[in-house]
Amino acid sequence: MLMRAAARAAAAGEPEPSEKSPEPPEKVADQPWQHHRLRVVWDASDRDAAALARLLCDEFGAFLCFAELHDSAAVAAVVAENPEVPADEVAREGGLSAVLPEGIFVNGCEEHPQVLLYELRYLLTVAPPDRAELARFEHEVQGPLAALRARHEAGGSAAGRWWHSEAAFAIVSRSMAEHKMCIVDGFLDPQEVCALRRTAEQLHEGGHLERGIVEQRHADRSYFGEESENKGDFLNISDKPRKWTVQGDQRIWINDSDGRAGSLKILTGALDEFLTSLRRSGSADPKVASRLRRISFRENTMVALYPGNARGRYMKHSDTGRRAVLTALYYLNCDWRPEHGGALRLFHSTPPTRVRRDVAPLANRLLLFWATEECPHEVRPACRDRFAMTTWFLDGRQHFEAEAGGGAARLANLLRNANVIAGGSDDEAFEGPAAPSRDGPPAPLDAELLRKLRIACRHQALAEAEARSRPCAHCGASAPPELTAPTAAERAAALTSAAAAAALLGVDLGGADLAGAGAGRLGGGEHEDLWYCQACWDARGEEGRRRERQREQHEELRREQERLWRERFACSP
Ligand SMILES: O=C(O)CCC(=O)C(=O)O
Ligand SMILES: [Fe+2]
Repeated sequence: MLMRAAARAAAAGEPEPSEKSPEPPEKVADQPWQHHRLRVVWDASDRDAAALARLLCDEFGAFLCFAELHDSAAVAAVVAENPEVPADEVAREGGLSAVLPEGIFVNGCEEHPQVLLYELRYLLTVAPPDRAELARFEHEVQGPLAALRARHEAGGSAAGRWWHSEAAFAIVSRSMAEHKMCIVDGFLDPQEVCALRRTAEQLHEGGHLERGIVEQRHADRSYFGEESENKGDFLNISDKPRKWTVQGDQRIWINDSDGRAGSLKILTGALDEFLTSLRRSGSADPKVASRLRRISFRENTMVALYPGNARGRYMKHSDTGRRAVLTALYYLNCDWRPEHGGALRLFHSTPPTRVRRDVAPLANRLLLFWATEECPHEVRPACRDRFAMTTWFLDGRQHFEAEAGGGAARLANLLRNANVIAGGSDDEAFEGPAAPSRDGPPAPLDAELLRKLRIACRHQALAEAEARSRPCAHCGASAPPELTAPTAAERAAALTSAAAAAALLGVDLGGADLAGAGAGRLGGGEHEDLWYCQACWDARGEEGRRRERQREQHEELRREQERLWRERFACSP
């Protein structure tokens, strides 16, 4: 029956829907994508392709325009509309392919429909940002920051950064508290932006950038299935131009002392100054300042390019898994206009389909957001080369806890690849006397690692002491006297020395008690500045396990939905 329907539909160029195509849903009625439908090229003589076409027409017809493979005029129109998409990839015998409005193609859908379904479900479910929230951000954050910058510039004061003021830190921290993100436009001086852009271009021209998807690829199960199986090449490992991929950037991780890093120190220096001053500022929101005090390290900077001709996007994700507190993005794209695309789209965490805002990657714009589940985000396809420099600010405690289990080698590796975040005065305050070493004076590299470790651990000790000086966040009990501020700091400092010495001597740290386990614990993520007594921590652990079970159930449900989809598709007559 379907074959007859397909044959009839082929004549009309469109698969015959089992019912009338749905109208565009109300909630996306004001979205631009309503006017830019995805093009689907399908072969009506192929059973699988025809069955999928009918299902797509039934469920997502409002977003789609169909061109049947044998309707040469319709196919020619799709090809003419997308001259940079390889025609032979889209118009294939026995297949069904789609071209997104941005000129990215998805093919082999008859066998692997997941990517196309992801895109269609995205259109169906993603809700635009809340206008009142956008206006509030403009009124309370962007407007006042612009006014501070203008006043600084009008004053002709060359000394210091315009944002280095209590007023600016109050605005930024309030934004981090209320909006979970902040935008600081005009972060550096105009000539500094040019120098940094040049650095990024030179890294690209020198062939130092690697495809993110290759560099980052691991065997985990992703939304689309096992990455190692890469069904339908959703990673675009084959590197076909304009083919859909999970992640379309090219990048390098680079230390600012690397000979190829050019002017990078301008950015890292300004970021360190910004962060250390913000978290010390008396005007900053206390919870935000306290979360920021957990930062011990800055990862090497990631310089990334999303090539315009590839139109690669980076699908929705959160920057969890790096044990980072904060993501800081600095953009380098002059004369960027809305039609160039490439926005960093921030989502709310609940509901996760609601867009928080789209942030254009404008030159000299600093974007900050929490590197936790609070801030899911994606990079929209760009049609011009889009450069950015990303810095992740790492939570020292989380890293020490994780690295301690892996022994000295991992700890040393962490210390080698991360930069300690401390202002000049912090450095002096935190260094203190050298840790004992049984093997005589440490080698020069080890001395540097030891210095980093000592500063970072002292930072942690102080942050923990601060958290423990408050009552348990759950039951309100006070921390036991032996864990109140001075004792905790001293105890952590002693552990620091032991851990540093162990690392230098190559001794496995085993379960080294860097975080004071057994005496209550500090929270994580948005609860980073909170302390929980042991009883509440254990109960919270149960809560965490419950959430983990729930997450697993959701994942199972998703797999089941996918299975049903395939079954329905495969079982069609
Ligand atoms: O370039 C951007 O705007 C964001 C990139 C990103 O989300 C990432 O690399 O994790
Ligand atoms: Fe990200």
